[in-house]
Amino acid sequence: MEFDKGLLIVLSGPSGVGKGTVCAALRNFMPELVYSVSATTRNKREGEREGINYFFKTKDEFEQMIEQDQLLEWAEYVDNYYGTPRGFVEATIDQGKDIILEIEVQGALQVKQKFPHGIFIFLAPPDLEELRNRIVGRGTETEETINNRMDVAKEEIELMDNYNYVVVNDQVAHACESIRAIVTAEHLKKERQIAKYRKWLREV
Ligand SMILES: Nc1nc2c(ncn2[C@@H]2O[C@H](COP(=O)(O)OP(=O)(O)O)[C@@H](O)[C@H]2O)c(=O)[nH]1
Ligand SMILES: Nc1ncnc2c1ncn2[C@@H]1O[C@H](COP(=O)(O)OP(=O)(O)O)[C@@H](O)[C@H]1O
Repeated sequence: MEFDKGLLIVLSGPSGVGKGTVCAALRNFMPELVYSVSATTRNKREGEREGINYFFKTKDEFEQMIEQDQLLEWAEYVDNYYGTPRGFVEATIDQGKDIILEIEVQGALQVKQKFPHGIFIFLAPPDLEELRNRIVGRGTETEETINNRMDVAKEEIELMDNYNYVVVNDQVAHACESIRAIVTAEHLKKERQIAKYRKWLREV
């Protein structure tokens, strides 16, 4: 634990659980957090902006970023690459600011290897039926890919033990409140550790 650094918070969970939705709501709910912007090779959707939603890259550019070790983690997801630019994350926490990454499960496990003291939050569906409803409701998938997503989701839910916290996304506002409570609790924990360490320094 490095006392003067910010917290690195990872929000992850199965596809369709509502990571993107909760993270978008958190931007208003917790404007004090810094939001990591990922690089991706997927096409820009209508309304998305370079450097705001994603850094849009070609496959070659992305592979160059991997080779040059510019990514803290990366994963291939539905035939596209997604990754977290390392420099921005490191600079933010070095400045003592808290940063949040909204990423899928394979990437979260890579971050855990590199930052074991990060705060890992697993966003869970209220139940599997509701997860299926959300994936279907989003209307972006065929019946076959929905079944694939559900199989992958079941495997991902098994990986919940790697996380510090599980937040059930029943309602977006509840999930945001839980995440804020987690961040507040982690700050208090850190302050108590700092106070204890300072006291110990005075006594030795
Ligand atoms: N590993 C990893 N996953 C990411 C990153 N950025 C976004 N993702 C995940 O990629 C998946 C697809 O994101 P996106 O294409 O925006 O679609 P949508 O969130 O499903 O609408 C989501 O599960 C995101 O959490 C990243 O930098 N690294
Ligand atoms: N708490 C919630 N209650 C009901 N629907 C939700 C909730 N959170 C997200 N959704 C819906 O579920 C679908 C998947 O959400 P999305 O944010 O795209 O998931 P992810 O980023 O995890 O793949 C979207 O249609 C979204 O509107």
